[in-house]
Amino acid sequence: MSEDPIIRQMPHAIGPEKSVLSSLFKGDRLLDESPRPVHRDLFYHAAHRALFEDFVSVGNSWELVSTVQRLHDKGILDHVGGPAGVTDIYTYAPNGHHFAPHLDILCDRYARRMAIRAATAAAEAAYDCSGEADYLAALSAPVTAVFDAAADAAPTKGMKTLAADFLARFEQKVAGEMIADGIMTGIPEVDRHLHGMKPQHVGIISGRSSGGKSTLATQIFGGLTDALYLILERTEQSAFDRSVVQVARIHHGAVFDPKQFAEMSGRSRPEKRHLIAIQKAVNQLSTSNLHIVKPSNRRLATICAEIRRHVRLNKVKVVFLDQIGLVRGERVKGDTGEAELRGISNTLQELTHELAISLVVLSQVTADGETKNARAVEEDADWWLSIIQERDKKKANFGEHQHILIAKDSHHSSGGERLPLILDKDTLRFVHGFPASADEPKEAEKKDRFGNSRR
Ligand SMILES: Nc1ncnc2c1ncn2[C@@H]1O[C@H](COP(=O)(O)OP(=O)(O)OP(=O)(O)O)[C@@H](O)[C@H]1O
Repeated sequence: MSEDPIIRQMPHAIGPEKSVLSSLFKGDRLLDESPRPVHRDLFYHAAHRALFEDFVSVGNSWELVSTVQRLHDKGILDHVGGPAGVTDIYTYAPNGHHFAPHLDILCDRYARRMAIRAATAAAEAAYDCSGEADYLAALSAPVTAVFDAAADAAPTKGMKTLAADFLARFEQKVAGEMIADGIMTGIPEVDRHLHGMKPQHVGIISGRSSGGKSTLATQIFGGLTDALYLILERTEQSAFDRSVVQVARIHHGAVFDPKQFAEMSGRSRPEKRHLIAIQKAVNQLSTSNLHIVKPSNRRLATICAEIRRHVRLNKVKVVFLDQIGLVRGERVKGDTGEAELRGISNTLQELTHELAISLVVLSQVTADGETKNARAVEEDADWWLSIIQERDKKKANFGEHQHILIAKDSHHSSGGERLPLILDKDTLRFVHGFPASADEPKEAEKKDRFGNSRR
C-alpha cells in the first residue's frame, strides 16, 4: 500500500465565521447576549481567531479605524488581510439576523474538528500505549470533550449552582426586590386571578379593532416600573399622552384638549385639580424607568434587538408589544401567514425565557372573536385577557364592552373566567362593572362631546 493518504481539510465554515465576526463588530449582536458562548477555538481560520481575540480585548468599544491602527501597532495587520481584509469582514453580514444559525454552524464544525483530533489521538494511543488498558484511558477525556462540544457548550446547572440561584432569588424576595407572585398589573380583578405577570411568561391582550387593547396595555404599563412599551402603529407620543390620562385618572378631554374642555364646563382656564393631577402623572411616568419606543421598522429582528437593548441597559422586566399582527417575521416563499406567525411566536417565547422577562403581546381579533392568524401565539401564551364586546350587529348595543375574559393556560378553549371590567371611555381605563342592564332607566339628558351633562 504505497498510496498517499488523502489529505482532507478539517471541517470549517469560512462564511459563517465572517458573519459571526461581522455581527459582533457592528454591534448587531453582543458577546454577552449570544445564545451560545463564543470562544476563539470556534474560528478555524487563524486570521479570524486573531480578529476575535482582538475584539474580546476591547469589547463593545470596537470600531473600524482604531482597530486597523491597533492591529498595525501589534504587527498583525498583514496577517489578517490588511485594512481591506478587516473592512471585508466588518461589512460581510448586512445585519445580525443570522448570527445564531451561523454560530450553530461554527459550533458544529468545531465539534467535528475535536472529534477528528480525538480519533487521531485515540489511534496514536492504540499504536503506542504500552500498558494493557492505557489506550482506553487515553480515549475517555477527548471523547467526553467532543460530546460536550457537540451538545453545546452551555454548562448544565449543577446542584450547587441551583442552590446559589435559589438563595439569590430568596434574598431578593426577602428584600422586596422580587415579588413572589410576579409583577402586579394594578387591576385588582386581574391580579386576583393572575397573581402577577411572571418572568418567562407570555401573556396576550386581545380584542377587536379599537376595542381597547392599547388602552388596557397602557393602563397596566403606566402603573409599573421597569417596563418597555413597543409601539408599532401609532407614535410614542400618543401612547405617552394616553398614559397621562390614565395615571391622572381624569377625563381625556382635560389632557388632549384642555382649553376646549375647560370652556365646555364654563371655565376660562383648566381646573387646578386637573393641572395638579397631570403634573403628578407626568412626573410618575418620567421617573419610573418606563420606556415607550417605536422601533425603526417592524422586523422581528429589530424588535428583538430593542428588547435586548432595554433589558441590558435599562433592566426592564416587563415588555409590551403593540401589536403582534404588525410584526414582520422571516417568511420563506410559500409560507402561510400562520407559519410566519409561528416563527415570530417561537422567537419571542425563546427571548422571553432567555431574558427572564414578562412579555405581553397585543393581538387583534376578527369581529367573530377569532385571533387573526395568531393561533400559534395563543398556543404559546401563559395567560390571555380577551376584551369582549357585544358581537351581534343587529343589537342596539353592538360594540358595547361586556367583560374581560381571563384564561390562565394555553388551552383557552376551556373558556376562562369573566371579569367585570368595562372600558370607561372618559378616563380611558378599564374599570369595575358590567354594562348597565337594558332595564335601567336611560340617561335622558344629552351630553356634550366630552360627556358633560348639558345644562
Ligand atoms: N385619544 C383618545 N381620545 C378619546 N378616546 C380614545 C382615545 N384613544 C382611545 N380612545 C377610546 O378608547 C377606545 C379603544 O382604543 P384603543 O386604541 O385602546 O383600541 P385598540 O384595540 O388598541 O385599537 P387598534 O385596533 O386601533 O389598535 C376607542 O374606541 C376610543 O373610544
